[in-house]
Amino acid sequence: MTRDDARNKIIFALDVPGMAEVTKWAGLLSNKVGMFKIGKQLFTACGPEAVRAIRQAGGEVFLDLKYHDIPNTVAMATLEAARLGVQLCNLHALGGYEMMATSMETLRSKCGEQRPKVLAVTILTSSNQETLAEIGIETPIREQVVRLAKLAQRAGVDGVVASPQETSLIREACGSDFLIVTPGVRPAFASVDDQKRIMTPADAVSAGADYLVIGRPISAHADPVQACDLIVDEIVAGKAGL
Ligand SMILES: O=C(O)c1cc(=O)[nH]c(=O)n1[C@@H]1O[C@H](COP(=O)(O)O)[C@@H](O)[C@H]1O
Repeated sequence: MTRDDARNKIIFALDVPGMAEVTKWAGLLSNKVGMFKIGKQLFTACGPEAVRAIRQAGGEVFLDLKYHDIPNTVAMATLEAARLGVQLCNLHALGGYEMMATSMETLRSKCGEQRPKVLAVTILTSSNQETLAEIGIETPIREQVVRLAKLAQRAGVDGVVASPQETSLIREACGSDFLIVTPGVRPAFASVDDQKRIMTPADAVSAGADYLVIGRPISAHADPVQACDLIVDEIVAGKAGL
């Protein structure tokens, strides 16, 4: 794998409070990562302006608002995400088949090929068997994640967000064309924070991840540009060692 291929797999989680930080990080990392993820914090603070700023700086956007609502509401929200020109957006697989299928049918009929790829969030990487039991999910995590991935695929969704720990199982169950995006990625130099089901960048890519979502290991590093380079080193070395 080339360094460019490895860099393009990195989605930087732009978990920041305002436009000043958007400008700062877009300037610093545009040539160092493949995409910027705008999530609930930044979108709540700044809205579509943040998406437009990244796109104007030449960056691609993953709009991570994890929609989970009645089918019509999610379908209409997904359509608005498409109108913003984002490359990826997501919804919660736990919203169920009808919610996912309605959203995909709406996108396909209104946008044709000019639409974002949609990802279904399976089980958050901050969950483990114990925290799932608290909300009444007793199924083993791996089984539950594969079940949700297959449901999303049947509903026409393009891929999933899942822990790298489940990536190879999803690949096996859903095939090579199904996108797998993995947060919960922790390079050797970074702290675990609130993530529970983690892996290193090299192991996540080796397991079959298409993209790695990485936030604090880059943003909290003393030298974020160097952090990106170290992550690319890890991925390239990992692939070379296979
Ligand atoms: O959908 C996501 O991106 C997501 C799903 C998930 O299961 N776990 C998860 O951490 N995320 C997001 O991925 C990012 C991870 O950030 P760091 O833990 O700082 O690398 C955050 O912006 C989370 O919102």
